[in-house]
Amino acid sequence: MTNINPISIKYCGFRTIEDAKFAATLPIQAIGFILVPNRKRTVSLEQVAEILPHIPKHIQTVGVFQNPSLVEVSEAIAIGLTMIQLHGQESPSFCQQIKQRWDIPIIKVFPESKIEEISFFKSYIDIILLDHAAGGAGVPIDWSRIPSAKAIADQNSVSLWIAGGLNETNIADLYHNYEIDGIDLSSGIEIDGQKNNQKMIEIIERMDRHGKVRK
Ligand SMILES: O=C(O)c1ccccc1NCC(=O)[C@H](O)[C@H](O)COP(=O)(O)O
Repeated sequence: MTNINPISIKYCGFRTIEDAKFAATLPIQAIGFILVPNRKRTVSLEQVAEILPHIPKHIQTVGVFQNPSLVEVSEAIAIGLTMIQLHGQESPSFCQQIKQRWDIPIIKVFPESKIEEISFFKSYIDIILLDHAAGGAGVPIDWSRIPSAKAIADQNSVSLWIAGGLNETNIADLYHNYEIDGIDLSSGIEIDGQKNNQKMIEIIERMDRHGKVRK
């Protein structure tokens, strides 16, 4: 086993109070909301504002954007989201502006083909998320790029989380074979496009068997 540490878990793409409340009963570190327009999991700020009072403070609430304006980011922070995920072609200077204005944790997404760009962002981001540019497609990334990404993450003192098609059948392979700090799932905790409580539990149970759940 490469990684002996517990792993942070983000469950993403919530649309209902009921699903988010259930997820928040589990030992996860973050819950994500898709604020990218016209996607199947897109929610409005009004919907997120109704969900947030049901999420305990120890769980980070993440607004997921693709190439947002600073105004959109400020509106998300104003309703109480505690973390910003940038899932587009945002520049280092854009991340810097968010950090300087709000000092909020930032997850920056990098497709495997862009990991060499990570060092330009190092002072402005907190978590590197290796994922597909599109996001939420349920398709695994090329895991062979994870060791290079981890080396760059370590050099820059940021965490490395992995997304893309993770589910109860492949997460053990991931954390047994690669050193990572967190995982992010959406399709893998759904059945027929709906969040599924049993799937959310199954991921935690499998990880717990290997001492991987952060408690
Ligand atoms: O989930 C979406 O629909 C989505 C749309 C646009 C940008 C990002 C999106 N998701 C971001 C996430 O953090 C997902 O959890 C991550 O991509 C993993 O998704 P999946 O492969 O379905 O597990």
